Amino acid sequence: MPAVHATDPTRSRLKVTVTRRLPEAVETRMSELFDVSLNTDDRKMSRDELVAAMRVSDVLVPTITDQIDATMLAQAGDRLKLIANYGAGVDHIDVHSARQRGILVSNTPGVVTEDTADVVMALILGVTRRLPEGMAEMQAGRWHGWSPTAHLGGRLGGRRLGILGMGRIGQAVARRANVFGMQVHYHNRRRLRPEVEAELQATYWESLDQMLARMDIVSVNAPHTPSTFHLLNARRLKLMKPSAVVINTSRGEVIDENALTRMLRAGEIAGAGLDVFEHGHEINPRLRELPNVVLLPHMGSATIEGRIEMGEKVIINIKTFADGHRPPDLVVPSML
Ligand SMILES: O=CC(=O)O
Repeated sequence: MPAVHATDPTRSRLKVTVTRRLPEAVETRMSELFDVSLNTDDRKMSRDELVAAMRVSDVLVPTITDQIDATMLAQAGDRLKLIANYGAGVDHIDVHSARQRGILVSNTPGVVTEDTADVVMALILGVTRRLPEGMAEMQAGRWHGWSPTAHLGGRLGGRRLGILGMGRIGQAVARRANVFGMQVHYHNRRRLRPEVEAELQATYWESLDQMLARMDIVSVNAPHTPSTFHLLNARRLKLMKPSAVVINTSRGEVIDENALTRMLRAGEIAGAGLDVFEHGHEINPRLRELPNVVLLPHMGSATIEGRIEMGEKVIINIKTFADGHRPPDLVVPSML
């Protein structure tokens, strides 16, 4: 672990560059504490602008929309000491290269858990109860009254939910699914402790393939790392029942989006609820044409409360670092 860098005594306040607009309360507090450079027009910074910002900052506060790779870190000079990411996922940052250069990386876990799990349930309900179809009908003025045979979806109670990645968010999804009367199953690198498994009423599957073949709904809650890239590839998606539904609120790269799209079009998978996409906001256009797919613009953690708490976490990470200690949410490569 590289030596933690305390505030340079020759500089009174840390120079902190924030790459996107953050909630006003967060920006105000940061301005009180640090010599902060804000991105008031919220324009996404180019690669060159990010490198230039890193060269003149002690701390960079990026978001998922900023790719920070090894080449950029090599060009960043030696002033930058901390990348305090505003967000839980850090797959847009080359954490290994940062570490090799003695640059710490922190994130904002925990505060996005409940909000993201809420959106998992919203997507499950949206797909299985066909809510967007109903809403579109209302908005278009096409509803002509109640009918016993219209708008029929499937009942959630009793359905088998397979959670892929049983970290904080996966566990929050499990709690909600229990309340909805679903049967909770999970696959994870490590099995949960027996008491946690019992509390979540969750059945562990060591084999992901075997779990996939038996689930009615699969929710992806594993982070994107080299070992989870395309974890749901064409071969694994084919193991799923044609009546099954896939939900993803984690990172698009965990699913082979083209394979999923092909299978949804062919009716080999019944539906999908997606908040994240393999190529950021460039979505496979064919996904948009499908009635059995609910798409959201990466809203999993988008609550006012959550965004403020994310900012508070960033501030605590920077302040703790400035005081000469490890940021509480330090990300080390072995965690990935
Ligand atoms: O996707 C959101 C996050 O990583 O916090």
